[in-house]
Amino acid sequence: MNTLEGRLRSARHQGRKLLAPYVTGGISDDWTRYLAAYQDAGADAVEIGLPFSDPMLDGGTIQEASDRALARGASADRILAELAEVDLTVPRVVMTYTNLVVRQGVETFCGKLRDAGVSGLIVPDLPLGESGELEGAAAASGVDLVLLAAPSTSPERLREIGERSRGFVYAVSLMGTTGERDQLAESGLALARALKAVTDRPVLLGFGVSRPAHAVQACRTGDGVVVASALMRRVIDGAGPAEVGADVDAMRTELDRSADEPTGSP
Ligand SMILES: O=P(O)(O)OC[C@@H](O)[C@@H](O)c1c[nH]c2ccccc12
Repeated sequence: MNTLEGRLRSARHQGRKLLAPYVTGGISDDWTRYLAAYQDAGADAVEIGLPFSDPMLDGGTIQEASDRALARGASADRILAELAEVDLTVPRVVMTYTNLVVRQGVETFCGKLRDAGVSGLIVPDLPLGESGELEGAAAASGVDLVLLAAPSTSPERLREIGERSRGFVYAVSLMGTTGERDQLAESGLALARALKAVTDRPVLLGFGVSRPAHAVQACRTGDGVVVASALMRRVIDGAGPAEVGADVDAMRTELDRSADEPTGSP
């Protein structure tokens, strides 16, 4: 299976902890080189943010990254066109807000994703009750629409999200915005555990996974992590693909090491 979900399931089956690093599309002329660096560092999927002017779920770092990309003239179409030219073997997952998707019409948008080699889509501000049309259009284009769950999501909703999500289930670790944190939120670990109890789909934890130790901790209950702000902070501060790739490599190394440890306590 060459779908996002097929790829993630097979990596998980091989005992890998899943690592999905993020870059804001269009943040620099050479932004696609960050994707290549992430792949070389052992990413299982790469996440590409389409910058939006009102990213209400994002904290300061991703907002700044979006603003910078928009100021450089980045647009969804341009980013997808650039993405289509990139040679990558890892799955590409696009993350953006509802407005950008519906502005184009969901079918047109999903067709563009497919043409750019994208196999997953995350639209965090789309309410579950309104996602039916996009679920259909994404499926028709061979794109897995990833649904999100948060610590406030009811048990019945968690089950529904587990059933309807494709690719993986995105476990939002805390009630708040994206951004680096000193510690991984307990609420996220509890959420990942609750999701694992109701779905067999890969569960990836995001929001505040900022250091290798956080990733290891998250993967004790979930299947993997999404990491964005910690990497984008480095990009904004001027770190190039090789340097940011080294940060991803450090996470990969710790995750692999932890996966080799015997499970269960003595
Ligand atoms: O930045 P963090 O705390 O590492 O969390 C990932 C998150 O930023 C990324 O998946 C993302 C970027 N923009 C979003 C908007 C909503 C939900 C998630 C996102």
